[in-house]
Amino acid sequence: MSNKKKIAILGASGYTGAELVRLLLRHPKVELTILTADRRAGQQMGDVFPQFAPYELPTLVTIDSVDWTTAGIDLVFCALPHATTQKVLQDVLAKAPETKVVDLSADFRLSDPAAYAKWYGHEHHALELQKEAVYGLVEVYRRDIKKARLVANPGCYTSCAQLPLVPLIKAKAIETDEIVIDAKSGMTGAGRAAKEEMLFSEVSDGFNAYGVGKHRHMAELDEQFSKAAGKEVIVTFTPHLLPQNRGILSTIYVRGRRGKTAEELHEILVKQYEKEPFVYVLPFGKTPHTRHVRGSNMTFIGVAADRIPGRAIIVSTLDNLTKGASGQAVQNMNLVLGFAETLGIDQPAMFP
Ligand SMILES: NC(=O)C1=CN([C@@H]2O[C@H](COP(=O)(O)OP(=O)(O)OC[C@H]3O[C@@H](n4cnc5c(N)ncnc54)[C@H](OP(=O)(O)O)[C@@H]3O)[C@@H](O)[C@H]2O)C=CC1
Ligand SMILES: CC(=O)N[C@@H](CCC(=O)OP(=O)(O)O)C(=O)O
Repeated sequence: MSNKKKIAILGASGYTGAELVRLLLRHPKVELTILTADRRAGQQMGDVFPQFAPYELPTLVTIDSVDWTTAGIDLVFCALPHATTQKVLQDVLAKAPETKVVDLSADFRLSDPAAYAKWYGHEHHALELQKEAVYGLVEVYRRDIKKARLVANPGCYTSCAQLPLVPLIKAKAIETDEIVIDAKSGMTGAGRAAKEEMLFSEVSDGFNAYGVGKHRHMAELDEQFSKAAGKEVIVTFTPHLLPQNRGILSTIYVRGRRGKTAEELHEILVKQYEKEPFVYVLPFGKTPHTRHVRGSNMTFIGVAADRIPGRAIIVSTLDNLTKGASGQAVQNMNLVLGFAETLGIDQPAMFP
């Protein structure tokens, strides 16, 4: 009998679900036991994504058709639209309470139910589960994640901004009321479901800002930055949609506190991340390209001086489907199941 851990992926026919399948096919300690879909239920992964046709994988089934009490699943990845996730997880965990969960949606990321209701437009349906959820930015919450039953995997934009900013805020090295995050994402960030504004003819050959002044990721940023600062922090954040598939790149403008120079901010980040496997800080003055991280679980961070004295410009990039979602989810799974943190996700980026 195999002693591999049994894994279910809810939403395997979506972009983040399929990225989980891609990564976990090479993971030596798990087996993909249940893959679910909604419209695609009954089909094979190879029907939905021909890349998977050569591999033996379970048929896509509906979530309701699974007997969660007897399925013996060790860990469930939930790659479903937000709000759907809350209802589904309540049911799955009632039937299989020993099962661990890594949820990729936004449903359990905000610990404040009032903030959730404000930004998502409805009351939270699973407040008890919300209370036990651990926020899954590994580089910040590693110790808590190891003990968690339910991990709330962070958002892609928010991971890209938090990895450079949280250490600087914790070190009180930057002014927290002057942070500007100018972020750009590839289109897979919006998921695979068809939407008119995502047609090639609408997106190609140009790009636009959206959610200006009101994107829901502001709530996640505010909560995490406020925790890091020990006081309320709100930031300027503007996302843009780029005509490319993968990748997020954030250009972040900060002012050093008490005369801290850009070089000193860079030094703080170098020290913070010298032992982290998935964050690389470039030499001072150099900045990364989305291609440096494509398909990998890496975040690349560059710091340069602004010509305005006292200000610095930070450029941070990750792949929204990997470190921004499924790679980070596998990193969380590795911690929750007691594996080496890098198992199955240590491949470098694709090139060119
Ligand atoms: N895309 C990204 O870069 C990131 C996404 N996320 C979050 O991850 C989650 C998944 O995103 P993504 O993979 O992009 O989304 P997709 O739209 O690509 O996939 C959604 C998946 O959920 C299934 N599904 C949809 N509705 C239901 C339902 N009512 N009941 C059961 N299953 C359903 C779909 O099945 P079917 O295909 O059969 O319809 C599909 O498998 C979302 O919460 C998203 O916000 C987080 C970080 C980054
Ligand atoms: C390009 C694009 O549309 N991106 C998505 C963010 C995707 C994401 O990962 O955010 P959640 O996990 O919180 O859904 C958006 O702006 O809503």
